[in-house]
Amino acid sequence: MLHSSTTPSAKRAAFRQALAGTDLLRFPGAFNPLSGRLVQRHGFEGVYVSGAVLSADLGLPDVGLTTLTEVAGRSAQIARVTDLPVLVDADTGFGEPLNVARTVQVMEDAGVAGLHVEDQVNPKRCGHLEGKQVVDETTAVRRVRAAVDARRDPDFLVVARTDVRGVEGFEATVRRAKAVADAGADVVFAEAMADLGEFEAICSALDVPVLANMTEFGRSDLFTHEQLREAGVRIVIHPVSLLRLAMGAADRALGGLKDAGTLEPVVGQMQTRAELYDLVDYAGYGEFDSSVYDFSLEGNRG
Ligand SMILES: C[C@](O)(C(=O)O)[C@H](CC(=O)O)C(=O)O
Ligand SMILES: [Mg+2]
Repeated sequence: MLHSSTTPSAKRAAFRQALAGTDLLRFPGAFNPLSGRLVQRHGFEGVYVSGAVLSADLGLPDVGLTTLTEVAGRSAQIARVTDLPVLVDADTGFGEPLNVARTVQVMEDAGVAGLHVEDQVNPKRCGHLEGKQVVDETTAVRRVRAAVDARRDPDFLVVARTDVRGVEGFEATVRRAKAVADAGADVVFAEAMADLGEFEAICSALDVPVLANMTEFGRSDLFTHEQLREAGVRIVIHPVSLLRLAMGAADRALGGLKDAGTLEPVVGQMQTRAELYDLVDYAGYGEFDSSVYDFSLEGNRG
């Protein structure tokens, strides 16, 4: 109640331990703290905080407009209400390597378990769109080194994302991935792979775990968890999916409300009051309050 009962360092240690195993860790993206609780309720291994969602939530395109303070603030709100590790999209790290270092420490303070920093040129683009550009290897490596050297909790996970696939092709992606892994990245996020074969090839070419992005309407087909597991992928994110689902439902419902003047036909699709109260542990708050507000306690007697 009130917050997660698991400390940030315990979440990070658990994430590390899970990553040392062999199973696929599934991280759906939460578009707010409440949906983060839903992710936990359904038994996933972690919660992802997407830059695309965060900017969309503010009514902005995902082109590097959000600030470190905004991203860290939202991530902290989400991390606070879940016992799961939270992995955050830190875009290009919010500046030069020194800024990347500060980003890592601010994210540690926000209570998240790890972040990914990418090798795009600022202003960044969605990794599945045309027109993005990547920095050279030296710059990409510096970003990763800065992130790795800045962390105070050795369990804080540094994921290096490479966007090279959509710009220079697969062979160059493997070279970049090896370079950032050598620079100390714990995980490589291989963005916009063309097919399952490429996931398989990059997983076997690297000594570090690989993260796959199953974003809808993107470059990669939506492979199942089983397919990704077999390809050797160790973390999968579904970054924007819950927001797309919620916004799709909201959009259709508003259209219906405008036409019919009532939401009665879609009440069955809504989260009920009871389900919501259960998810926010309404009852637990009541019990807590009555336990501290107890006049029968010795010290409270006049
Ligand atoms: C993973 C991603 O970086 C995100 O911000 O969620 C995006 C997702 C998307 O735009 O669909 C990405 O660049 O892939
Ligand atoms: Mg992003």
